[in-house]
Amino acid sequence: MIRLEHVSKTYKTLARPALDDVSVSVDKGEFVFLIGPSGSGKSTFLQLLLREEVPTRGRVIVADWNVAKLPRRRVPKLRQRVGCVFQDFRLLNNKTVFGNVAFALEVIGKPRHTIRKVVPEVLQLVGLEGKADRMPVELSGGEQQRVAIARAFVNRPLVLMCDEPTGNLDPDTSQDIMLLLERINRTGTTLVMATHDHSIVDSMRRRVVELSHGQVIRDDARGVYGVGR
Ligand SMILES: Nc1ncnc2c1ncn2[C@@H]1O[C@H](COP(=O)(O)OP(=O)(O)OP(=O)(O)O)[C@@H](O)[C@H]1O
Repeated sequence: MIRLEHVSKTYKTLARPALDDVSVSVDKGEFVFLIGPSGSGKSTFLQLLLREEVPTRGRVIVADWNVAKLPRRRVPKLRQRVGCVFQDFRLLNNKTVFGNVAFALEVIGKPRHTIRKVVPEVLQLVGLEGKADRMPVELSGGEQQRVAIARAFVNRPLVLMCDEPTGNLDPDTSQDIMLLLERINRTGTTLVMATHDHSIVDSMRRRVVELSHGQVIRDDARGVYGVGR
């Protein structure tokens, strides 16, 4: 589903590459934690999957797309198939919960009757039934993240990439969000999650890819956060 082949990414302002000869392959339906210290290249890795950045060297394959070679007009199609969730939720604060999720369908031209059917379904899936008419500011952090997950999932993406999705949440709320992400993963959605949260990684025992200075230094099938630390 995802393949990085000898990928390097250099930014002009950086002396060393943000990613340095990274090769990683993720199968359909896998759940992968991407860990490593601040600045190790996790966000850059995720940005390459979305074509927010292009590699300096190497190839990035998502589904059947060679992402860097994708013509600009096809990028929106890629982004329908790769959902994303961020630490800071990134909701539209002038729209209701329903409006935020519906927006992801409106921009790709889905008809109104489909939106009216699909949005309540996905709000129920994420545990926000009854909150459709709330504004984001009226929600807790955990609820806001559920809206963001609903918005990312409403198009049934092949891949859901999450950049520190629990970074602004307390431990109990983080656990609830992880249960939701597991549920989404069980529907067959491939999940890649960058995190600094030791306890989540240690409790879930999923695949762990560790980056350090832009290189993969560990890839464990059922890993924990720190080995020997
Ligand atoms: N657009 C950019 N321009 C220049 N340098 C960048 C850019 N984006 C990232 N970098 C640099 O690339 C390196 C890797 O950054 P990246 O954000 O991928 O790390 P990270 O592991 O996600 O860190 P964090 O955990 O703090 O989010 C860092 O040195 C960062 O300063």
